[in-house]
Amino acid sequence: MWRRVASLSSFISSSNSSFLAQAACRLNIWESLTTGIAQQAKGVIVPKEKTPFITFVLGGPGSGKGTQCIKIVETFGFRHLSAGDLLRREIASNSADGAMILNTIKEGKIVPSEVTVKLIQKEMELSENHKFLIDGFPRTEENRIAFEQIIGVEPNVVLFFDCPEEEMVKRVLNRNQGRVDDNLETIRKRLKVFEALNLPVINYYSQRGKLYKINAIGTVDEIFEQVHPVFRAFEQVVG
Ligand SMILES: Nc1ncnc2c1ncn2[C@@H]1O[C@H](COP(=O)(O)OP(=O)(O)O)[C@@H](O)[C@H]1O
Ligand SMILES: Nc1ccn([C@@H]2O[C@H](COP(=O)(O)OP(=O)(O)O)[C@@H](O)[C@H]2O)c(=O)n1
Ligand SMILES: [Mg+2]
Repeated sequence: MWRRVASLSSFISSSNSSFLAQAACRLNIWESLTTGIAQQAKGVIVPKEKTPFITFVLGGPGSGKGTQCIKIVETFGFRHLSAGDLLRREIASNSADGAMILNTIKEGKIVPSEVTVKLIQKEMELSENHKFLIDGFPRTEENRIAFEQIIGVEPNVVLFFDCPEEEMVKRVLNRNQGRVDDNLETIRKRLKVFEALNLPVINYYSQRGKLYKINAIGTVDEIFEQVHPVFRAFEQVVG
């Protein structure tokens, strides 16, 4: 189980593979990523207990995060953890926080970080897979800091699906999943929250050289063509 290897911070910071991936990110040299990392990785001794590889998947509501995560899972075998799905599961299970979460989602606001991080943490600990796609998280600086403090690691990669607002609104209104927040009034609020609270997180990771900005306009396959090389470059490092 992943938890056994994941008393996290000490071995993460000393991990060769994580170091390589993060160094590559910092250098931010696309060509060297797509060709060079695989070469470098040949020299890496991958420990039996694998180092977790964490990708945060960010973007406004309806930008296509969940859709692309399905394709990343199919192609690269990640464990997909959607923060929104975990919160909706809490509502459905009538847990103690359920009513609070439902009201927060209806308002398009952000659930207290500790609640969301604990749900993610539980799933990570139960997972046999060491490669995680954490979708729709962190949505605020508070989310980001809580993850670092509770889980004790930083992401290796941050994907940002960059989509114009009018396209996001159109997609959300056509989503048809019966979600309480997929209506025009709540979408407007969520877009404001995205701009005010999530863009600073995106800028933070951009400054740290971890951000991969994807143009979210086009067909699902066209967008995945931009996503694919990001993971391809890390594939041999990650395992
Ligand atoms: N490239 C795309 N073009 C058009 N519609 C899309 C595209 N990607 C996803 N969708 C649709 O848009 C809606 C929102 O996508 P979703 O993946 O749920 O976004 P997010 O998780 O970012 O909110 C869904 O109905 C999905 O089928
Ligand atoms: N990190 C997170 C993620 C979602 N949420 C809540 O869950 C709602 C739905 O999130 P989601 O990721 O499923 O939404 P989409 O971006 O997929 O449309 C958000 O608008 C927030 O109210 C949160 O509070 N904190
Ligand atoms: Mg989603």
